[in-house]
Amino acid sequence: MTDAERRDADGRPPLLEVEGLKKHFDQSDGLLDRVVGSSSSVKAVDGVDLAIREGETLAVVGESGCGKSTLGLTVLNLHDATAGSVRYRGEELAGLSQRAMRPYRRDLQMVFQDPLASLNPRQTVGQILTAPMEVHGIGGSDADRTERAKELLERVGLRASHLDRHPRQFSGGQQQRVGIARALAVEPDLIVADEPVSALDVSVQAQILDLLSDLKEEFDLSLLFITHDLSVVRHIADRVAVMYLGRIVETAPVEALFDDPQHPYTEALLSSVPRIDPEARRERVVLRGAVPSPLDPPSGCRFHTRCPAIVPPADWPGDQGAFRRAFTFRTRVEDGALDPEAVAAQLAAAGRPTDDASVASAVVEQSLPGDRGDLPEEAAEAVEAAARAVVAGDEEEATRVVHAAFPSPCADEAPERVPLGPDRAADCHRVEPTDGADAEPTDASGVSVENP
Ligand SMILES: Nc1ncnc2c1ncn2[C@@H]1O[C@H](COP(=O)(O)OP(=O)(O)OP(=O)(O)O)[C@@H](O)[C@H]1O
Repeated sequence: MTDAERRDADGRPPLLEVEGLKKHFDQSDGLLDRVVGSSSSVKAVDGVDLAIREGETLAVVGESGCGKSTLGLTVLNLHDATAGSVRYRGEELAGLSQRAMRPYRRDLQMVFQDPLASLNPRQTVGQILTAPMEVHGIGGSDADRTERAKELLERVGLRASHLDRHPRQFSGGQQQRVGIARALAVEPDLIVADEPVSALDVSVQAQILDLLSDLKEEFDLSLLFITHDLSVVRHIADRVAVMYLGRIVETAPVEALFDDPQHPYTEALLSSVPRIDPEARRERVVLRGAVPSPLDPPSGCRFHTRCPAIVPPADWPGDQGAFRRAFTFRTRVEDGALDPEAVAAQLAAAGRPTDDASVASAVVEQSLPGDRGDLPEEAAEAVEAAARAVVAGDEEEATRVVHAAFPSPCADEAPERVPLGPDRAADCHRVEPTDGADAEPTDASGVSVENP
């Protein structure tokens, strides 16, 4: 795609454009890694594409630990990117030194989850608001800046007389209002708000979200709104990017995402959002297992180890749930998570037989979710064969058996980004391009290039 194609109807590039962004944290403990020739790194952000238009709010949503904060900090060049590009008004920011970033700091501000931790407790609110103005040459005199600080306080719902107070003298919601006023003090174009309401009481959350929405309109701001909580997104976002283990798996306009989620991970997140309308209630999708480690993310689609909709082979004779259970067993075998010695010890302690066949059958009982009888016969036999191999100490054979019996494209190939119409895309083997989606192509970041 050419640069010209990315531009909106007025010929402007997106305000912010992120491509192939990676942030890996090196965890190598030196000597050991050199000896075994490995290097370990936490792949917190691992190839993210996204774009934010002028005046737009893009919410990035995902479970704790999926890399949202790291993404926000890397976009603002507060972490050095490991790879990829961050363009602000077409200018490359990734790789700039802190000195070279200075001219952009005024335009790109951040609001943090914990307002108190991000406000200097020794400064008065007046100092907190006027210091960044002074750094960026805003206001002709101290008196101008103080006047502006008073106006800002009133604009965020506090009083001008609060100027002499210290952060600790405010409630949590009021502290967040100060944090927002500080971000606004330098007249930014874009605010990255990282979980700005999750530390607040629910009633206060709504007030702060309303305030952010109003300010966005009034100051023509763009917002990158980071949250683990989809229920707050509907009130504030224009578009949503759903993040899982360092990658964006679905992007969509907010209503489309809530009405018709395409990625199984989005469906699972949405199913836990409370809905008032009983007709519209979704079946609760319970995601089993913890989020895998970003030190060693799963192959293929990163969500496949937990995905309820993991794609079975074409000749799979059972139902979807049975394949999910069989595949979980496969993952446990491949991860070396079956422990026949511990199982034998449990059997012995219970006074039960500990011959190999008994241990293998107890291993199956403990490691296969659901009942053996719920699986098609051939699959159940493969599970038993793998358990016997594990008990015989032949993990390689066990892995070969489960791999052959329970193959899935989701484990083998990373899904391509599938365009689904204006501003919509999902990365999932199950998702088919919708009719006409090709006529409304999205770029890698999920932004329609023809219908901005
Ligand atoms: N400075 C760091 N050094 C090493 N690992 C880090 C660092 N910062 C984050 N990580 C790791 O990167 C991964 C992503 O963390 P991040 O805080 O970005 O996720 P998150 O989605 O914002 O989660 P949360 O909402 O809990 O903060 C985690 O595994 C985390 O432990």
